[in-house]
Amino acid sequence: MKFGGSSVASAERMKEVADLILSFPEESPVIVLSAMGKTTNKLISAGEKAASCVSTVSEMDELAFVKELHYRTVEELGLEKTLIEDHLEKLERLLNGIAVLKEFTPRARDYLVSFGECMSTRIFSAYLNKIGVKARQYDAFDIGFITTDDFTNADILEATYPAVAKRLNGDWVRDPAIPIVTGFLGKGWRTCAVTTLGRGGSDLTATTIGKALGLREIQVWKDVDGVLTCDPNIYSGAEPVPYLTFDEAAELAYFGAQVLHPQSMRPAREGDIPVRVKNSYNPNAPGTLITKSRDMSKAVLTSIVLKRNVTMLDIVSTRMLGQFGFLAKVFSIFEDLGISVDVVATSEVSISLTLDPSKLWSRELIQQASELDHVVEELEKIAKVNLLQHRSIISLIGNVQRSSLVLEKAFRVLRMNGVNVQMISQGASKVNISLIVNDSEAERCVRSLHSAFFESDMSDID
Ligand SMILES: Nc1ncnc2c1ncn2[C@@H]1O[C@H](COP(=O)(O)OP(=O)(O)O)[C@@H](O)[C@H]1O
Ligand SMILES: N[C@@H](CC(=O)OP(=O)(O)O)C(=O)O
Repeated sequence: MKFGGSSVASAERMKEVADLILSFPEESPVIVLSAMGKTTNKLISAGEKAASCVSTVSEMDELAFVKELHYRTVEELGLEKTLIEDHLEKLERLLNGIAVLKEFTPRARDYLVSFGECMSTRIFSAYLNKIGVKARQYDAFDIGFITTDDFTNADILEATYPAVAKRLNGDWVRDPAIPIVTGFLGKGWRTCAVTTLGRGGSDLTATTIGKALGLREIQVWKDVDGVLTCDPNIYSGAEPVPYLTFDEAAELAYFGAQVLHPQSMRPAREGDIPVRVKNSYNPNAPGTLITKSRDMSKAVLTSIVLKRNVTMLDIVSTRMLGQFGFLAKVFSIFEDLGISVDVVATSEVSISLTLDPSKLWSRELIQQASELDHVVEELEKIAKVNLLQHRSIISLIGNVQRSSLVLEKAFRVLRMNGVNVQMISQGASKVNISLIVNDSEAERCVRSLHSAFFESDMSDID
């Protein structure tokens, strides 16, 4: 069971989560926790301020916030301050170190944010023990979560599964206690330093443990009634989606639905372990069940996802190379520069594609700009290139077997809104149609599409 930051944001919430866990007395769950509430954001902002010397560390609002939140929680749960005192002192020393160096590297950033999960799990584990439920805290980087050394966005390596299983099973056999594991964190295999799995990475920690231990079900507890038909921040009338396949959930997450980490479905799919997305604020709501397959006979559209601020490239061949050579050359340029491509559409002499913003975001702004210039420079040796920024990908996740129906209705809605789609791609995944529009019109499009697909009588398209 994974509980996100919103589920463990205060002492009150932690008590409710404890009650929730105890309401499944016949189960022996493994618990994965994120940092409390907004702790991760505050820590990142504290690190940035420290590096730019905006204020002295001891007077920083962010540090005061994190200290106050954790001390208050400890006190309200009737626990000892000493539980987190060392971590908070070390955290302040680390921020002072960043201020001295005037440098906030990705490696330092991962170490800094790890304090959030290290403290939330210690507090929660101590609370369970206090109320008589035997629990044991684990730092993921100490129990075999082995990752690449891509700080801020590390990938879990295969060796993690047997290592984690060995450690958790071994401890359970020797001395049974509910494991309380830090989400989001790992250990780089070369550097041995703390890494993080990308924002929202605790979902991936949970599914990794699920696969490692061959669990019956993985539950991720959030602050929404499951995966919704669209981002509730764009449209508050979004409805829960009761069933999804791993493929649908993976596309949805990859194309920007913040509710699930982009890579989190991979271990669940490999282990064929159902994932249930539930609301810790409303446990009676059925949530979303994600499994290998589901009845698609009635399915048309499942969810609409928006990924903003995407860069698009229009690349038109100057016919210096044959068609095979052209495609190969274009993609080898992206490979050489380590930039991944999201959506692609080709004609005989041109390629339109979008660049994966998550890969670019993990780099400095200045670096991003020069990288894009470099891409264009390389491509211009064989093609005419048009770089288009501030685009959005609207992904229509659903039954691509019925793509003509989906497209007919989608394009009718977009035409009525005066929107011209700049690129369209229907991949082999059979669950996703992607449309590229301007950032400025994207939210309006999502709302209109939502109303057409989910709020009107669907009979006219069946
Ligand atoms: N399609 C969607 N379905 C549900 N939630 C979504 C969707 N798209 C974006 N969200 C946002 O994702 C949030 C839940 O994810 P997250 O913040 O990672 O939760 P937690 O921190 O509890 O793990 C919701 O509060 C909602 O604002
Ligand atoms: N605390 C990390 C990891 C995480 O998964 O958080 P949440 O479950 O609150 O999205 C983050 O904010 O990115």
